[in-house]
Formats: sequence, structure tokens, C-alpha cells
Amino acid sequence: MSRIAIASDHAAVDLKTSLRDWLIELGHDVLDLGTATEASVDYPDFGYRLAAAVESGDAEKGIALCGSGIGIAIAVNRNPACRCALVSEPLSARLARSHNDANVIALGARLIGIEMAKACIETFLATAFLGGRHERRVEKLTNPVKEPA
Ligand SMILES: O=C(CO)[C@H](O)[C@H](O)[C@H](O)COP(=O)(O)O
Repeated sequence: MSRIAIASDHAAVDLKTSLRDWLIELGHDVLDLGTATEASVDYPDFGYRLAAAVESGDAEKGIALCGSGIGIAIAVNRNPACRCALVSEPLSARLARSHNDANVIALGARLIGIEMAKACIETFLATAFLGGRHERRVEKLTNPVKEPA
């Protein structure tokens, strides 16, 4: 089973710990990149750390968490190796994989409960990229065109 990196700021540390333990119980290889306590930290540091793990191949997929999920999603997406989708329900998690080939999802710990977070993650991990017409579009995300058609 491929490795999953998980990272959060202080606002999502409790949810991260619960999700990490749940994923390990399910048999996943989980790389916990912090934070480890409720002491206030800056979400970009953890978003960049998670993105670097995906970029290097240390992890195939990532789960990024902060209070809203917004800040850490922005941070992860600063790394061109990552396509991070902020999701709050499983349909978005499925579309993020099937259409966008997202390799990271972001969740807002102050906005969703643990059961919804688990449902999003299960769908994210179980859904394959559809390819086809979506391949061309994802390629344009990887290599942005300066003058779009
Ligand atoms: O990045 C965010 C908002 O886009 C996250 O929700 C952060 O977790 C949040 O900003 C942290 O806020 P705090 O008041 O410092 O706990």
C-alpha cells in the first residue's frame, strides 16, 4: 500500500491525530509531518512540508488540514507537484480524483466532523483518475499556458 502523508496546523491537530490513527488501523502507511501539539503554528510551514513529501515521492498522496482547510490548501498548491483540492463532502473528493487527479485533499477541522472527514478520505483514496479528456486539462495545470485558447 502506498504511503499517505498527513499534516496540519494547531487548529486541526486533534482531527489529524484521529485520522492518522484510523488510517494506520486500516493498514495504511502514514507519514505524520506534524504539527504535534496545540501550540500555535503557521499553516504554510506544514503545507510546504507535506507538498515536499509528495514532490519527492516520499508519499504518493497527502491529507492537509487546518481550521478551514483554505490556508493549507493554498500553501500546498504553491508546489507545482501538487494538485490539492479543498473538500467538505465525498462527491467533491471523488471529482477531485476522477477529473482533477488531485494528489492532496485539504479538510477544514473547524468546519467538518470526523465522520465526514473519514468519508471524504475513503472516497479520495478509492477513486481513480479517469484520464481521457481530463488528461489534457490536468496537463495544462502542470504546464500553464500563457495565452489560453
Ligand atoms: O488558514 C486558515 C484559514 O484560512 C486556517 O483556518 C488556520 O487554521 C487559522 O487561520 C488559524 O487561526 P488561529 O486563530 O491562529 O487558530
